[in-house]
Amino acid sequence: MASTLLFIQDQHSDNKELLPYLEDQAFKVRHAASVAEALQLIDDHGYQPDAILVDVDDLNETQIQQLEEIEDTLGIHEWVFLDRELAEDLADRVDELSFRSLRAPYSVKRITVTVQKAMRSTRVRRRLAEYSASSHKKSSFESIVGQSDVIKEHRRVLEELSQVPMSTLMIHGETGSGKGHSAGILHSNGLRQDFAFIEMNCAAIPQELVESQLFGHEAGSFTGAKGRHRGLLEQANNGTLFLDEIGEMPLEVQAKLLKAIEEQSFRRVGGEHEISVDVQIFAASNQDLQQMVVDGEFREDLYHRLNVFEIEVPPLRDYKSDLTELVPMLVSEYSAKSGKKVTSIPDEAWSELLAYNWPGNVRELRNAIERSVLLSRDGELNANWLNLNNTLLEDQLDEPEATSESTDPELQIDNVASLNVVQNDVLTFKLDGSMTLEEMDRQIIEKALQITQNNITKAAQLIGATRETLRYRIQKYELEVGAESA
Ligand SMILES: Nc1ncnc2c1ncn2[C@@H]1O[C@H](COP(=O)(O)OP(=O)(O)OP(=O)(O)O)[C@@H](O)[C@H]1O
Repeated sequence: MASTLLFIQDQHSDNKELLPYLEDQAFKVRHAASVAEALQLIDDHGYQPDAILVDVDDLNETQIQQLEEIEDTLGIHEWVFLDRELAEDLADRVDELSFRSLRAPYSVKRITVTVQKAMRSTRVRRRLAEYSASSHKKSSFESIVGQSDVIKEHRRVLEELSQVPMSTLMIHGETGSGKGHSAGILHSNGLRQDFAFIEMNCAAIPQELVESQLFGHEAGSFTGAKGRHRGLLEQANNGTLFLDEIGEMPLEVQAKLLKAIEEQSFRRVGGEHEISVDVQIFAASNQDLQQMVVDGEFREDLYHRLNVFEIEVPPLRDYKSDLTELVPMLVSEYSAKSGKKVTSIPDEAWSELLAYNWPGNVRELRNAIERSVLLSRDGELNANWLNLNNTLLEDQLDEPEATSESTDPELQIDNVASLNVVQNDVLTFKLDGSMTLEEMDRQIIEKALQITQNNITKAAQLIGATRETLRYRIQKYELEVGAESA
């Protein structure tokens, strides 16, 4: 992406050779013949330069106010002024804005070098802002850890796509599988990495506000629209807009989005001017958009437009062997955050982690590890707080086709078979003092054995205990386990 320079030069300037010289450089120049024209370009047409060069004689109060307005609207970019004599208070305000002020006599070469430095400074400041806004997201390809074929292939596809100048990309995948994470990696390593990465979750915004969030609005264009607002499409200019949960976008906004993608321009809500943008759109959904198209809930034309490139983020259950890398990484991350210094992961934790089917994918894993690290003692991950069996029972009832793939064959568990039994066979206790804790314990173990047809490994996983603990309690409660016990 070429950097862009807004060059404000009025007719009184003596440096007429400057514009053609700048236009020959390796950046895009837009000329404004007055400060008012520059303000209009930015306010009405959403123009977002990386640097602004000002060559205007005798800046007056109104012009300086307009420059300050531009600064408020744009946020991150740098100014270069060709210095003129100004009254002290006005000079102070120009100093506040300046990245550099250059004094006469000017050399075109020096001006160009300064402009290039200003652009570089803008790029760096943008990156830092992006990094601190999402510092939890590491955005290198290596942040997708793992050596399984599934994960290697996913990394390879991302690396390949990051170098393709695509205008749209559809990211499919289950909830929490890392669609946002993959989108961030693609942007941060892609051709638009020096520009903004803006995220919009269509499900998190009230339906009636989706349009104005996306396209912006003019003051008073609808009840509650107080001032003028630059939409996310405009804010993402030259960069990437990531539309998460796009299946939740209202149909009429879908139509306007399609038009904006095709024409690379749009109008703010209540606006009269067309605003040109050059934005790469990533869209993600964990819904079946194809089915939504059939049901008339998603526009077919937009679906095809977004699907020019598509990727599928794999579910965690397809690369469970990589838990051996993912878990230590997350444990050390949360140890560092909490100051807990967890240095070992007990076998019983591994048994649970590997046997589980992970319907909530990496997000669920993160949450389980965070909980267990925070409640760990003596430097050991607290396996009791993984709480996987309980969530497994609730979450996986809807997933009859799910398969389990453990690296340790002994730990494999046929979750689905056992779940169907649990669904019809819920265990409830009345907490009225009529049962002792020991009696409840005995009944839980009996139930787990019944569900797993006396398979001790599977029963131990269901109750989050080790096989040794379970065997000890079976003896203690004098429970009968048949020939099938493991
Ligand atoms: N490979 C990975 N390594 C480490 N953390 C990851 C990885 N993939 C995803 N995560 C983390 O898991 C969590 C969920 O990821 P993300 O938000 O990208 O999922 P998603 O598929 O976009 O979720 P949703 O369907 O809810 O939009 C985030 O905290 C993210 O940082």
